[in-house]
Amino acid sequence: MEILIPGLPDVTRALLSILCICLTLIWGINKWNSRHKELLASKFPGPTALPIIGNALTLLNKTQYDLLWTITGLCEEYRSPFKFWLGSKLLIFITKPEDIQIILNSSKTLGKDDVYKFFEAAAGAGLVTAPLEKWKKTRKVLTPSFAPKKITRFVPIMIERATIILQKMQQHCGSGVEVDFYPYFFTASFDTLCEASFGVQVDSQLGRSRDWAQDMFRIAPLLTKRLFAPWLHVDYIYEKTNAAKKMKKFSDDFREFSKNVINERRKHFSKNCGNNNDDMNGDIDCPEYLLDAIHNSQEDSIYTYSDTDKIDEAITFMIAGSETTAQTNCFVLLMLAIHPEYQEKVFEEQYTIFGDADTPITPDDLDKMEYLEQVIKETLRFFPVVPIFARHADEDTKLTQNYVLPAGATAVIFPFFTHYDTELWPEPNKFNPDNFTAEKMANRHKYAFIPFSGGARGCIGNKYSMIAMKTTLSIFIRQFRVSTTKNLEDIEVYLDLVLRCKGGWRMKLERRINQKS
Ligand code: HEM
Repeated sequence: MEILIPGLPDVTRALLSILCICLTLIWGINKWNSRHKELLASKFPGPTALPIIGNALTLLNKTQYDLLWTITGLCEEYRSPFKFWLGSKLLIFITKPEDIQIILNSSKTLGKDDVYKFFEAAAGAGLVTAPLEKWKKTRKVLTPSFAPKKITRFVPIMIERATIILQKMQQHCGSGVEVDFYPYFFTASFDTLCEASFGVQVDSQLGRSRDWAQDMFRIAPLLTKRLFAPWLHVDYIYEKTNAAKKMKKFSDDFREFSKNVINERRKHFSKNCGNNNDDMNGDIDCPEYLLDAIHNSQEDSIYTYSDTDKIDEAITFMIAGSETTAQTNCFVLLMLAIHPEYQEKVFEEQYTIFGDADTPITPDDLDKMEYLEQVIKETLRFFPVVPIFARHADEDTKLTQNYVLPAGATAVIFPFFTHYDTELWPEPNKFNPDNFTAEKMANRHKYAFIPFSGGARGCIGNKYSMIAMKTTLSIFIRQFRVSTTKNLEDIEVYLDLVLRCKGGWRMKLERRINQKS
């Protein structure tokens, strides 16, 4: 192979020829190594792929507003399961519940995809991104702390934080101005999670520590861009970008913050509880916080965590738990503002439980909030705040209809499409909490509704977040009525790692004059 460009010096020509030969060789070896994957992939429908770049052009220069709809369009056109080549990376999109169930429950697809390594740059190798062996041990260590019985111990913290939201938002009551609820709900959710995880009050709600919401809004678009741009998957190229520098700054700052929080917990723990593990089981002065199992693991002969591991896990939980819960709360209120009839029904339920009394919420009360739970679930169907996630196939995995997900492929699950599939939901574009009556749920495929993913690697915080959301919303709705000038069709969402609402979650606020008004 010789490069024939007139005027080029011989040495340059020779070097270019060698480069071309090397690239052709690498391409040939890759092609040979992935022949099995390509053969199985050829059975799937999907857009025609170009050599080397595959279908990457479909996503090129798409804004965050376009991405969701481009992927939705592909799902509509090719129907699940279908293939999409992002450069040499094979993505198989899976939106049918039967196949989602297989993927989320198979030990062959328990691992996270390579792209999750990008999150490590921000959050470290915590539970969301951890390699399989580390994930298995951490999940085992942490799962007992997330049992509903243990979580209800944190309801008083949730009540306290929700009460601060009321105090802070009181200033907007009756102003007739639509305000963005997100900053109030994010800081509450973040502070609650820090206290429930470590027993440490960071008080970002009261302006006593940094409000991380802005930082998270800044780094999420950088990560989203990297995910869908195959050339930025190459570390060498990515590390030269400004995005990489911003990510590093965020990560360094958040690590420092987490280190201080962990040190606070350590001080408190050794001062009040000594190092006796028995103290951690139920002693009133020394309660067991969500992440204590990791921090106490030093004493355990099987499981040990370095300081770096502990910081990674702290960041992971704060990021995975605070935005998701806060955004869902805001989406719920937005839906109630748009549908006053549902808002009154939620209020009626609260009134039936509490009357005019201002008694603290008990676990029994939470169980009685069935309609509120239906509204939260319908909101999560409409706005799954984690709208897309992926698994890596370690081995060939049989799907329905004789398709086989090839080893090395990425299974992409896209709740944002599944939750609107007309084959599963009779009127998907109508917001209807009755989609989640016990009867309707029993008659629907369990994996038609997957806001928390599912199987062994599903969200560890799902019970925590449901209890936190019910507590916060119960307190809020009993005091305030929300409204908006927007209709459902005006709400625009976009992909920013999580699902965001264009322009924020803006609503008007009115105080209920007395409880039953
Ligand atoms: C409305 C609230 C929430 C939603 C919709 C949600 C959704 C999800 C989803 C879809 C996943 C799977 C992600 C993937 O496979 O890439 C996940 C995983 C995870 N979530 Fe949540 N989450 C919520 C709240 C929380 C909370 C409050 C916490 C912490 C207290 C939390 C901690 C985690 C962790 C640690 C994982 C990784 C689990 C593992 O790999 O074993 N999440 N979440």
